[in-house]
Amino acid sequence: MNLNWLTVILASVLSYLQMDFLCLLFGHLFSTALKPVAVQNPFKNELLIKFTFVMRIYWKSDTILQWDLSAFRSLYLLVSHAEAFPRPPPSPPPPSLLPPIAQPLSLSPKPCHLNLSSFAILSIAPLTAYVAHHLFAARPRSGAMADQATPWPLRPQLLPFPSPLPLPLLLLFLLLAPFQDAAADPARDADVLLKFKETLASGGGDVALHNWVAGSSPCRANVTQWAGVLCNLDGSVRGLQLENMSLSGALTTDVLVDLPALRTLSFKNNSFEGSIPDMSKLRALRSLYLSANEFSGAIPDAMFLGMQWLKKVHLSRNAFTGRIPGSLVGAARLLELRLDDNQFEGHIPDFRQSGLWLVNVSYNNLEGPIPHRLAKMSPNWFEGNADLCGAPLSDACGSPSTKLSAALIIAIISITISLLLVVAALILIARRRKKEEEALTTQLPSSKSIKIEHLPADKPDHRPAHHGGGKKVPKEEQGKLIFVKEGAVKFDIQDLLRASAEVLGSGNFGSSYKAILLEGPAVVVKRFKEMNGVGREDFHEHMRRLGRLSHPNLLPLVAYYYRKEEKLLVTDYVFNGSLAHMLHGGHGSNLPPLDWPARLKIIKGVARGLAYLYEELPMLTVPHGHLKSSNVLLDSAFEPILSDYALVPVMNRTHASQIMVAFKSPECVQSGKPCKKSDVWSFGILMLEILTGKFPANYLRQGRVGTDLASWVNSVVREEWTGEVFDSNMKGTQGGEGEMLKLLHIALACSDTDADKRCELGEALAKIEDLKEYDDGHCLVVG
Ligand SMILES: Nc1ncnc2c1ncn2[C@@H]1O[C@H](COP(=O)(O)OP(=O)(O)OP(=O)(O)O)[C@@H](O)[C@H]1O
Repeated sequence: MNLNWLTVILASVLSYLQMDFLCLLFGHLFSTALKPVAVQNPFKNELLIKFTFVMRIYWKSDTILQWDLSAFRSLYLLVSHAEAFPRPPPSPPPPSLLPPIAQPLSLSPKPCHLNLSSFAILSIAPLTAYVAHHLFAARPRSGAMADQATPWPLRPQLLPFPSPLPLPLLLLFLLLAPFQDAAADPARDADVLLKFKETLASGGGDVALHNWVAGSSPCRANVTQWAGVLCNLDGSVRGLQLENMSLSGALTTDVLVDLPALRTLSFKNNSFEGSIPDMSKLRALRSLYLSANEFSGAIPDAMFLGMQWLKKVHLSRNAFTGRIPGSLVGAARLLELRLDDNQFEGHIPDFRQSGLWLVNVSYNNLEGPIPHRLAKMSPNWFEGNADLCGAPLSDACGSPSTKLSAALIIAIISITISLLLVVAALILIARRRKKEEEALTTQLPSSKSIKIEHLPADKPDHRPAHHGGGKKVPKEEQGKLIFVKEGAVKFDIQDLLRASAEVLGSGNFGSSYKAILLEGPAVVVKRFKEMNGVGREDFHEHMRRLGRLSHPNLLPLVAYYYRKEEKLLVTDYVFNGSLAHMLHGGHGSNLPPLDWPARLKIIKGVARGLAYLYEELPMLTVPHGHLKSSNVLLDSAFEPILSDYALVPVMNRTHASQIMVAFKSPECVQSGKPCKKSDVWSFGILMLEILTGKFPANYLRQGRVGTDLASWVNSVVREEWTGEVFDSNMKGTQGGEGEMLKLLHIALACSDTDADKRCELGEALAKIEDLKEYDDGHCLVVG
């Protein structure tokens, strides 16, 4: 009788009779003897589990199952073992290489193709037990007491009548089982491995795998013939263990798909680099070891999809990046996962495999909560990830709402701090600007006020109305110097502060100072404090209008600066200072006194400049408004240049009426307001000043007719003409006396107290233009 048959019968009988001890012994003997076979062939282990499950249903008794499983397990392993030898081994292996697991081979000295017959035998075991049960155990079941009286080891009460249902299941299972094992083919395996060796050739494979040669077999039964090859009992290649072989380069495992029995791949401790090889086709792989290499890059999320047999994945000490592949969650039999010392990031997938006992993800860049299933593992396996939280680590995870509110608080604090910083910066800028302005204005001496008679407060303002409507000053220009002269060299307030400054004098409006810019021309800055009665836009509009004026006898406005309380006007510096200085400077002036031709030239220039203002600013009652000798500057050629013109519209009304020359005209005394000829009057007085060399009291006092320059000249000329009326310092008069006298008469005509009788500017200009430096054939004797 075949051993298989004997085993089946014995196991069935023992199982049925509940002879626990014998059954245990029987099972134990077979289990121990065939354990290596079972270990090497996990599929058969799997089959065994199914088998016992069916048995469990069949017997419906845990107590029986315990012993019975041992028996049937042994039985099954025996059958499997016999099946593992499709043909005899080619030659006996060397005695020294024979592993102890070769021993059980003696249990089946003769190879047999068991397949159907073996499974037929196997199926007989439960069937035998079933029939036996049916025949013998049915009787005790008729009386419960009898069941209880049955002495040990016979305990039929534990053997309820089995349901017929498991039988078909069992048969089905047994029929399906044989198709699982593929036939071993060493020649094919050798071919595949040689192809694989070729892929490693450049990376040291030739040296390390030198005994992988064509014509030989990688396995002889379960004995390895080629370096690093793991073999099954049937001589098929079970795995590759190419560890510590100094292999390098990229690893490609595509060809290994043709090794049907391949279950293990280990390339630990080499120098493989690049991305992880595509393992997705090695569906039957149980163990994958790639630790301690130089693999890098992200692992595709679906890499392990369908690899349901995968039990061990070791990828430690590489440079893998990206997320932990989610397909590992689907590897239902996963036991060990080592990903430590990489650069994995993101969350740990929600591993739930019941057998998973090792998950080491230490020293990566992982974050978020550790899945509940891993909470009882060693905390060391999760250390080195700054943002991981939850058990087994001591850092508790905040709830999402807590995190949200924390993020919200951080955002609010950041925004508040940013706003505070912005506000602080704005305050600092404003303060700095104010300081600069203060610094600028303190560098300018305060204007010296000159007391003059006040106009009645109710006197109307005759300045032309300026309504807004001009284009608005852009915000960025506010608080800055605004340049109105075309082609002017640009600079800012800081440049002015840095420039070397010289006070030119203090006038009625404020002081003027000369600033020599570090890089640029010398400019004059005049400060006006009495210019705050006009709106910002009107002021800007007027300044823009002045900036558009251009005449050789006008001092162009270069730039201005607007502050509510104070304005700065910037003009070019005029080399020879003012006419007032030339006329009345006395010993302070290094220049010789102006001679007659120079004075005539100055008067002509002033007349032209004034006429230009009348033409360009017809809307102004007094286009100049403040014509006097200190506002007539002399350039290097002693050409007159008018300054401080057209400021009446932007001056404070009261101040203007007190200070400005046009407001000192006789008609202003009488009617309280200047007229179109008020500037002509100022011009007349200026001409008298130039001709006589006397400082007109008219500049100082208002309406004191009789004591002013015009009255004096008039009286002198009327009573007895004398040359004393002309400036005694004026040289070059010889031969020009007649022209001088003509000019004197023109001046008197312009300064007539009666505005109606007063000469028109155009008329005066025409007459003045006709004047020559020397008389035509006349020779006046100047006394
Ligand atoms: N652009 C300039 N170039 C050279 N000197 C100038 C310039 N502007 C003004 N000055 C001179 O600086 C001095 C002060 O002038 P400022 O205009 O401040 O006062 P003022 O003309 O004497 O009186 P007011 O304030 O009534 O006009 C004067 O001697 C004037 O001639």
